[in-house]
Amino acid sequence: MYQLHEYDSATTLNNALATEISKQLKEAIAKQGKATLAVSGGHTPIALFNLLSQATLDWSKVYITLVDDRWVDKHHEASNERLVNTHLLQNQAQSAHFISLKADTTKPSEGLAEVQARLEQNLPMPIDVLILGMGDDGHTASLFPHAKNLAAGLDMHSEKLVIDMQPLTAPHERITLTLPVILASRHLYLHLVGETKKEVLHQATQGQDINEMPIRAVLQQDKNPLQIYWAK
Ligand SMILES: O=C(O)[C@H](O)[C@@H](O)[C@H](O)[C@H](O)COP(=O)(O)O
Repeated sequence: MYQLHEYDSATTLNNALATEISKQLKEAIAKQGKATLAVSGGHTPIALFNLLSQATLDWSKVYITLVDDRWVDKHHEASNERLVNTHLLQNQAQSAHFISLKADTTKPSEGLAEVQARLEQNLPMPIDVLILGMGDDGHTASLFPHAKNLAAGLDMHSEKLVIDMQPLTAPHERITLTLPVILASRHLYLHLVGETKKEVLHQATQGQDINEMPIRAVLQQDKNPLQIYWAK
């Protein structure tokens, strides 16, 4: 279940998406006194982060986490936490609370219990707004094609909030929110820029095999309408 919103430029898309997200965060704060936002890493969200960080809302009531992170040092150039620190937790959004998906262990599998406990204690659930990206191999979050732990990450009966993942198609071990956590979010977005992403999306909608393209798990489900924002 999904709806496709198409834009002529990334700038127009980012303005529309930032406006929509800040409206939903404000609504959540008005209703619940707080709001939760989960964001992806990679290149696509950088301009959106810069815009969102300037939105006028009570960021001290917003709890931000990542959909996934690479198991590298927080200062490593591949760290999604570093990306969020640099581009989102700035300007107005400086007062938001950030809940990290990293622990000080060599492998993500060794840090899962600590991260799970941290999320349970600090992250208001369900997540109000969750923004996914998509890789050219059809991964989303860090749910990677044919990865050993993919089935565990997709298990809708699992009570795990996070799971470790070793991609076969990308560098770095990862930690990722599981599919049940992603689909429990109140507003679910897929943020895509460029013709290649459009082709990958088309390919994903043409087949059924989730192991081959895990983004299909989000496209095929009927629990939560996915809003796809795409620009040329
Ligand atoms: O850490 C990550 O790799 C992401 O969270 C991942 O799921 C990302 O959204 C896609 O790989 C798209 O990345 P780009 O925006 O760089 O194409």
